[in-house]
Formats: sequence, C-alpha cells, structure tokens
Amino acid sequence: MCVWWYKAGMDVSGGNHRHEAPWKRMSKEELDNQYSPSRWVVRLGAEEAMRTYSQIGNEVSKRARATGRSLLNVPYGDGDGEKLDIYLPEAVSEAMPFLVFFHGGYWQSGSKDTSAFMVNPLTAQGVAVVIVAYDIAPKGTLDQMVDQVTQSIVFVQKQYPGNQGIYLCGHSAGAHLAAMMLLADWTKHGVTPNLKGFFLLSGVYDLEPIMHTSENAPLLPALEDAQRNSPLWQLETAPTRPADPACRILVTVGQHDSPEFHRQSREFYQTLCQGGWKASFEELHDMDHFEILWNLTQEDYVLTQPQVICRGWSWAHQWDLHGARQV
Ligand SMILES: N[C@@H](CC(=O)c1ccccc1NC=O)C(=O)O
Repeated sequence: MCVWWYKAGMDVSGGNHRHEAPWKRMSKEELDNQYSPSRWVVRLGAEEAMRTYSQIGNEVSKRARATGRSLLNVPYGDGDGEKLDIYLPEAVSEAMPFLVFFHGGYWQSGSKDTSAFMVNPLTAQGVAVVIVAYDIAPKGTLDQMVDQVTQSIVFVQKQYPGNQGIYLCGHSAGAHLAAMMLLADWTKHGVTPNLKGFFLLSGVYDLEPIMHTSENAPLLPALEDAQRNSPLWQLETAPTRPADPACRILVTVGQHDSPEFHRQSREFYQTLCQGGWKASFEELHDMDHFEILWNLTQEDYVLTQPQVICRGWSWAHQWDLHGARQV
C-alpha cells in the first residue's frame, strides 16, 4: 500500500514528466543554489550550519564510542576505505535489528567517524547501528561508492545471518546511495540481505541536474554515468521488485529544503508507488537539511522510535501530530 501524506496547499498533481523537468529551465546559478542545501537553512547562516553539522557529528560520535559497545573500523572489503563501525545495544542477541547508515556530503565530504547521529537513541532501544565509510570523490567514483555500499550490506548480512531485519538509512548523498540498493543484484553476492526498510532523508535520486552544477560536475563526467547512478531514472526505465514484499520505504524531505530537493523526493516517492513498492512520503515540519540529522540524536524524536524505524513502521499514525493526513 502506498501512503501519501500531504499538507494543505501541497501540489499532489505532479507525475513524472521528465521532459518538463523544471531544472532544465534553470540557469547554472539557480541550479547551484537549488543543490546547495546549506543556503536554505533558516535559523543559521550557511557557513555556521556547516560548522554546526561537523561539531554535532563530532560530539555525538564521541559519545557513541564512549559507551564501549562498539566494533570500530571493521573491514567489509579489501580497500583501505572499506571499513564500518558497529554499535551494539546492551543486550546483544542473534536476532537484533540493524540500522545501517550512509552519511551525506555530496559524495565528496563526510566521514563515518563523525556520523554516529542516531546511535545512542537506537542502541538504547535494542537496535544495532552500523555506520559505513565509503571512498568519497575524488578517490572514489560513484560506481565504486555504490559497489562499496552494496558490499557493506552483504557483510552485515553474512556476519549476522540471524538478524531481525536490516534497515537502510541515508542522508542526502547517503540517501542516494541507500536508494541505489533498490536496484542491487544480490544474486552476484551469494546472499540476499534481510532488507526490511529504507529510510531516506533529504536525498537526491536523479543525478542529471547535478551534472550542471559547478560543485558536482566532476563527479559525473557523462550523462550515462548520471543515469546509471540515478535510482529515479533506473526505476522508471527498468522497475525492480522487493525481495521481501513487506519491505517499506520512507522518503522524507525537510520543509526548508530547496524546491528541487522537494521535487526529487516527491517524484521518487511517486515512482516507487507506481512500481508497486510500499512507500510513504513525509515532509518534515519546520526542518532544514541538517536539522533532520540533529533530531535523530534525540531519543524522544518520532523518527528514532524503534517502532518507527524497525518495527513495521506503525510510525505513520504518529504523523497526525504534525498536521498531516492520510488520503
Ligand atoms: N556544499 C554543500 C554541502 C552539502 O551538500 C552537504 C554537507 C554535509 C552533509 C550533506 C550535504 N549534502 C548532501 O550530501 C552545501 O552547500 O550545502
């Protein structure tokens, strides 16, 4: 079942009219603006928002490591950068649920070492959290990053075959990498991970507009690179099906994210619905691109409740609190 949450005044009419994509009419300057999330924060200046992002990431990661219940820099592949951190709950069991997180930073910055945002609230509630490093550009190409993320999930499944579910979460560029896992061919890896949910925070799902921005152009040398790595494009042209039909996908975007980020999330959600995936969409009230992550450090935030993240997503009903309604 697809759940469409909307607020009064929100445009629910849009289809996937790619030929009419609004970004095609934008100047380079406007595209740069639309794809620079820090320029859209409302309570801080752009630079201050980025500084705060690093500072909070640093602090929460130190706090997460201070509990001593972590396995750090575990290799999931042969490459130097192919490492992940596993944060365990107090009561470790065979059948723990796992949340695997992919950090953002436009595929060019960020680190697992400063991205343990949701670790303490979730481990306190019995969920094991894995924070994955991947080779950001210029060391890594997008194809390599996608491959590394795939390998990291295979590693978790092989290491913890009795897991109660693997839930993927990604922020921004990390949401893109998580979304690419909807297209993964697990048969090549000899194991099908027990994927139960995708939790996509302010992501980018169509990389073509990014090719035309100054900051990101070097990432995507050709249109084929952008298309091959665009889950939106791929799902529209070659739809896939979940291995587990109960697998859920939550697509979220911050209210203060740019119009292009809103469009990307909405279109991705619609494409998922059309493809028969169990998807939900939520615009996070009064949130900017970075505050979404800061809220994930809080144990009492709606999205860090295990029943939201790891138990059948009964969370949806809680959104009534934010004035959203189901249609
Ligand atoms: N240069 C970007 C930085 C950025 O996009 C970003 C930074 C930290 C975490 C996520 C980000 N965006 C997506 O991956 C900006 O101006 O917002």
